[in-house]
Amino acid sequence: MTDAFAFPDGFLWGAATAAHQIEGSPLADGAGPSIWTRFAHTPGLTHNGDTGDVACDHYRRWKDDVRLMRELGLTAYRFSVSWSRVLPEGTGRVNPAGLDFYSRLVDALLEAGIEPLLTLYHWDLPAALDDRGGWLNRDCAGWFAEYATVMAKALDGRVRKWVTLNEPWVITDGGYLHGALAPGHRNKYEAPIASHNLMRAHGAAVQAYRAVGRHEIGLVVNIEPKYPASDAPEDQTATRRAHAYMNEQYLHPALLGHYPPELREIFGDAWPDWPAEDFALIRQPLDFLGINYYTRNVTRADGSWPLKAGAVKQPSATYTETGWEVFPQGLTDTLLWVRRTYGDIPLYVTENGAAFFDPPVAEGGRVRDPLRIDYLRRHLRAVHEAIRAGCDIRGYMVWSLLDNLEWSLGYSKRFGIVHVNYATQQRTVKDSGRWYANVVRSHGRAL
Ligand SMILES: N#[N+]C[C@@H]1[C@@H](O)[C@H](O)[C@@H](O)[C@@H]2O[C@H]12
Repeated sequence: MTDAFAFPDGFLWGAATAAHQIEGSPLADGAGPSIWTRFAHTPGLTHNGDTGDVACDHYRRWKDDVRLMRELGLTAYRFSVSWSRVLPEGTGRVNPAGLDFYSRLVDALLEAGIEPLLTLYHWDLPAALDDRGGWLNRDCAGWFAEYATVMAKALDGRVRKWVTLNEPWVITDGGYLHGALAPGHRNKYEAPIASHNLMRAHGAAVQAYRAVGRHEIGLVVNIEPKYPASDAPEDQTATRRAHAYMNEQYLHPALLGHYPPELREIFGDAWPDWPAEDFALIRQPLDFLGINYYTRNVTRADGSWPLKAGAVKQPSATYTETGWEVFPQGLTDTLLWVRRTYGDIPLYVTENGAAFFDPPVAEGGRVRDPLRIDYLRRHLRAVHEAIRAGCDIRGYMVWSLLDNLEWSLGYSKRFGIVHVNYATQQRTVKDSGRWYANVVRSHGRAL
C-alpha cells in the first residue's frame, strides 16, 4: 500500500443524497407538498411521468440505509431536509413527525460513527411558499431564516456541518430561466430576481443559524470550469460570459460582496440595480464551501439564449449517460481556482459522480460498473492533486449513495454506488460501492 495518495487526517469520506430524490412518502405524517410534488404530477414534465411518491422509500427504510452506510465504512453522509415535511406551509406551524424523522436519522448516523452534513435546501420549496411568490418574493429571506432557526434549535450540536443552499445556479437556470426544473418558469426577468433572493435567503439563514447554532455553516455550489474552444476573441469572451454566469454568479456575492460585471451584459434590461444593503446580507462569513463537480465545458460563441455561449463536444472523450464529458483535471483546476479567487476557505467536494448504463444485478448480487470505478478513481486522484497543491480540502461525498430520482429525468439515470431495484426496493452494493469502501478503509491509499 503506497502513501502516494495519503489524505489528511480527519478527511471525511462520504456519500450524498437529497430528500426529494430518495425519501418517497412526500405527504406522510403531516408533511406538506413541495414544488416538486406538483411539478412531477403535472403531465409531461418528467421522464415517463416519474414522481417522488416512492423514490427509494428512504422515509421508511432509513434504518437499513444507515446500516448500509456503516457497512461501506462511510465517515460522513450528506443529506437534505424536506422543508415542507418540517414546516408544511413553509412558515409557522411545525410538523413534529417531520422534525422527528430527521432527528432519528441524525441519531442513527451518530450511533454508526457517521458525521451528518445537513443541507437545508435541495430544490424542494414548500408549495405553499411558491403560491406566495416563492424565490421571486423578497420575503423568502425571512421564510428561509425561520426554517433555519427551527432546524438549528432542533439539531445543532448533533449536526455540526450545515449547508444553506444546494446549487443556486441550477435552481434558477433550471427553475426560472429554462423551465426544465420546478417550478418550471422560463423567464429572463425572473431568473436574476430568483438568484438574488436565493442569495439573500442564504445570508439570512447564515445569520439565523449563527444566532442559535455553534458549529459550521457553508454554501454548496456547482462549478463547471469553462475552457475556450479557440483563441478567437469571440470564443474567449463567450467563455468569460459562461464562467461568470455559472461559476461566479453566486460565489462572488457570497464571498466578495458583488456580482461579476458580465451578468448585466448577459441579462441586459432584465438585470436590476440591486439595493446596496442586500450585499451586506448576502456576504456572511462562511466556515466552508461545498463544491459539486461533474464535468467541464469547452466553450464557443453561439446564438444560444441568453448566454450566447455553447459547448463543443470533444471527439476522443468519454461521456456519461447525462452527456457529460469525463474530465478529472477540471476538478483539480476548479479547486485551485476557488482557492486563487476566494482565498483559503476550507472546501468539501460535496458531490462528484457519474451516471453510466449499469447492467442488471447479476446472479449472486453483483452490479459490474467499471466505468464508474474509473471515474471515481480519477476524480479522487484529482482531489488529491489539489490537496498537494495546497487546497484545504476536508472531505469528499460521492454522488450518490443510492440510485435515485434524477429530477425531470426520473429514474432513467443511475448515479448510485448502490443499485436500487425500484420495484422491490432491494439495495445491491455495486462493484463501485465495494471499491469505494476499500478506498475509505485505506484512507485513500488504495487509489
Ligand atoms: N444531474 N445530476 C446529478 C446531481 C443531482 O442529482 C443533484 O441533486 C444535484 O445536486 C446535482 O446535479 C447533480
